[in-house]
Amino acid sequence: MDKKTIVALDFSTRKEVYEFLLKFHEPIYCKIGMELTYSFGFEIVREVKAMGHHIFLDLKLHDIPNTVKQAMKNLAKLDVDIVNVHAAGGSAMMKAAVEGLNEGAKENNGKRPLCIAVTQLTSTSKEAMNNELKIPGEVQDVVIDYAKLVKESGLDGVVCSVHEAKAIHEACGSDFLTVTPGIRMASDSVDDQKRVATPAYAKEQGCDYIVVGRSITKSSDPLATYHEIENTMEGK
Ligand SMILES: O=c1ccn([C@@H]2O[C@H](COP(=O)(O)O)[C@@H](O)[C@H]2O)c(=O)[nH]1
Repeated sequence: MDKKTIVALDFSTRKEVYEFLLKFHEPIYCKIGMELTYSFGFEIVREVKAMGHHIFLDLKLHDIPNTVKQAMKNLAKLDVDIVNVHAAGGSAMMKAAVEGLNEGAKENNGKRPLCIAVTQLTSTSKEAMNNELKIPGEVQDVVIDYAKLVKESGLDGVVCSVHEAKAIHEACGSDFLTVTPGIRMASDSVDDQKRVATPAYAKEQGCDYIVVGRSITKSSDPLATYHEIENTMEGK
């Protein structure tokens, strides 16, 4: 997919999803997360896929390796484009995730979704990471260490904030995907996010994809805001 903006479809009703997607006259990259999946099951994934859109299925798996492997085997059959896990599950869990995807893909069309891992949530501050999660150090150093583990475990990239993307590409290579939520226009409220940045800064830092939810979905003109952001990411 040549689009760089992944729109987070964090809606509570099917009606909102369809009213939103009908504004677009071309395929976009959508993120379907826990809110929609836990309400409507995988049916909503199949429906959005059938409309021609690309899908990042953001379920952030984090469990023992065997459970994650079997779950990924099933997710591989949905024909989505990206799935993810939490890097905090460790290398055995991440390797099991990829094994499950490969096995599921073999029973499907042979093509597995990309698998990426969340390093530290963009809603996590240094203070919370140090004092609540008991992970010492700077967020950037911890995220880079996690990214190296994710790469060694055979995954395709990470979810990180814009602020870590450049250093991750330097440490893990330019082919290693950086998918960055926590995107806000300069005038937007940051809401529950902590490590935020604008689309222009994400472009400057070389992020492969940005994930944008409320800045687009709650905009007075979602289509115009999407195009403004995507044009920035495409350097237009
Ligand atoms: O570290 C992470 C991982 C995932 N997300 C998800 O991205 C969107 C962001 O929505 P906004 O409205 O743009 O804040 C949301 O679906 C999160 O679950 C993240 O924000 N940070």
